[in-house]
Amino acid sequence: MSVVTTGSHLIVPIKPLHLAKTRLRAAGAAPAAHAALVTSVALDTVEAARAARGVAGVVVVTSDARLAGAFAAMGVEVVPDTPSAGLNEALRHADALLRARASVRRVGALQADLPALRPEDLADALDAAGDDRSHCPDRQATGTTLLLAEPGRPLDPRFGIGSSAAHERSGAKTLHGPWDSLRCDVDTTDDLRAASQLGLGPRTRSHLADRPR
Ligand SMILES: Nc1nc2c(ncn2[C@@H]2O[C@H](COP(=O)(O)OP(=O)(O)OP(=O)(O)O)[C@@H](O)[C@H]2O)c(=O)[nH]1
Ligand SMILES: C=C(OP(=O)(O)O)C(=O)O
Repeated sequence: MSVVTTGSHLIVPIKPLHLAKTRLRAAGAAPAAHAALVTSVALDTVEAARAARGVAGVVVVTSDARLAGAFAAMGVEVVPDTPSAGLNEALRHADALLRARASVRRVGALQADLPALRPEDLADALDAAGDDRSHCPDRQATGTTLLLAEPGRPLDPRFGIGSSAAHERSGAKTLHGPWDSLRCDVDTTDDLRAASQLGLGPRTRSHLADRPR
């Protein structure tokens, strides 16, 4: 007999490292250094998410072999992307896979670029969501950092430009609260500065401290 968990299972999507976070790439940064930064940010995000009350599991969806290896070493399940699918298709694929499992009650999507994420902020947002379809806007209030389906329902992701408004139109309630670390996704160097002020996770902090100036 399988036991249905009470918490949410979160899907974290990540593009192949050589394509990821192009807006964050410092001018002249070596591809290896950029890949290491993106990896550190994603690992810090997932580690914080796994530690949050209300999170029953985290699954990464990616086609990148190096990322898959790094997450597997942390004991995180990795689902391979469907070929040339795009973000929302990758999420739908992982969502279908999770919802087919009897132990999964509720599915969500969490962005991979939240290096300041504090488990308490994510836990508080999950509490505020209750069982409603919900989303948390990013700090600019245009994008989405967290989307939660209703229990047993498809995720129906609408990520992309203006996704907060798109998620609201799809019936997702907007989560408002003092959870700055959950709202601080890092798309640009300004965002990374804002995340540094909140306090970075250990891998991102150490990566930036080691970077030659
Ligand atoms: N698995 C998977 N993840 C994706 C895909 N497209 C985007 N993502 C991830 O979804 C999140 C938001 O994606 P984007 O805003 O398109 O890209 P980004 O890497 O954050 O940044 P830019 O390159 O600057 O646009 C990031 O974590 C991406 O790595 C995809 O096709 N498959
Ligand atoms: C795709 C999204 O993320 P980003 O902030 O990386 O553009 C989004 O917020 O819908």
